[in-house]
Amino acid sequence: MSLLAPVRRDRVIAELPPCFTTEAALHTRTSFHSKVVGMCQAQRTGTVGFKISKIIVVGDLSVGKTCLINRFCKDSFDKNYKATIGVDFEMERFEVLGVPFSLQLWDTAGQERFKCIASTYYRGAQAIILVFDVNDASSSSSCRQWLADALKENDPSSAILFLVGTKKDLSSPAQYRLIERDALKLAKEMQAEYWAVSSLTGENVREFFFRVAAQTFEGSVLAELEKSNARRIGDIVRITSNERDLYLTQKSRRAKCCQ
Ligand SMILES: Nc1nc2c(ncn2[C@@H]2O[C@H](COP(=O)(O)OP(=O)(O)OP(=O)(O)O)[C@@H](O)[C@H]2O)c(=O)[nH]1
Ligand SMILES: [Mg+2]
Repeated sequence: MSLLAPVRRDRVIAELPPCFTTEAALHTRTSFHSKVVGMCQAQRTGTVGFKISKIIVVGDLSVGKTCLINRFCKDSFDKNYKATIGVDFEMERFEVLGVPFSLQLWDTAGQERFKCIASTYYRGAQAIILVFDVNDASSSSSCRQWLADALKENDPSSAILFLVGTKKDLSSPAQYRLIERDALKLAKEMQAEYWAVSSLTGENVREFFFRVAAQTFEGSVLAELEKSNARRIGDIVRITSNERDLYLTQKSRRAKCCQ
């Protein structure tokens, strides 16, 4: 019996939310992993329904991290900039394939002086969201360093990565096409899934967070399957997948791109 409040009807995920572009995506499947669907149908997802999945949001100051989280969690937008001090976090509850699933969104401060605080919060993140302003090219190159800092605290193959360009409403289509070309290159180098959003208009914000919830849910269920197989067989069973799912068990080559 769940002690938590019921999940809002507009936070129910029954189909795999699509990626933003297949050019830089964690995988190109159009449905949930068959093993994940099987486990949910058999109600064998173990502790996943009680887990809180930690998502850390990093990026230079004023790129739009807080506005992105507030647009999704509170459906609000504040044009007056208030720098985040240290770290804040929001909880968001979903129901994925009938299983309750919670995201804990850690909103870190971009200011240099808070970097040391942010690093203590990276540990155990299931997803790292690297944020840049599509109108400020330097903020996207900073994402390499933000990723390197985050990977110091995390096993490179355990966290899935998203590279998110914000403030899309401020760039003209021609400007945005140029920025997107470089951002896609960076996303592929990092093995991150690329998204472009606007917290002011709300463009792609809900779709993005539904994708984050679905992908971290899949990762949790597959990890649960691996643990139960290991318990049963007494050996570490690797879930092999016949399609190139970048974030499944494969040891990531990701660490190299940040050296
Ligand atoms: N036009 C537009 N402005 C935005 C958008 N997102 C954020 N902003 C503006 O950018 C300012 C900074 O956004 P924040 O979300 O506070 O930035 P941050 O990354 O959290 O900054 P730190 O907390 O200092 O790291 C906000 O005051 C907004 O005015 C957007 O999508 N479109
Ligand atoms: Mg902030």
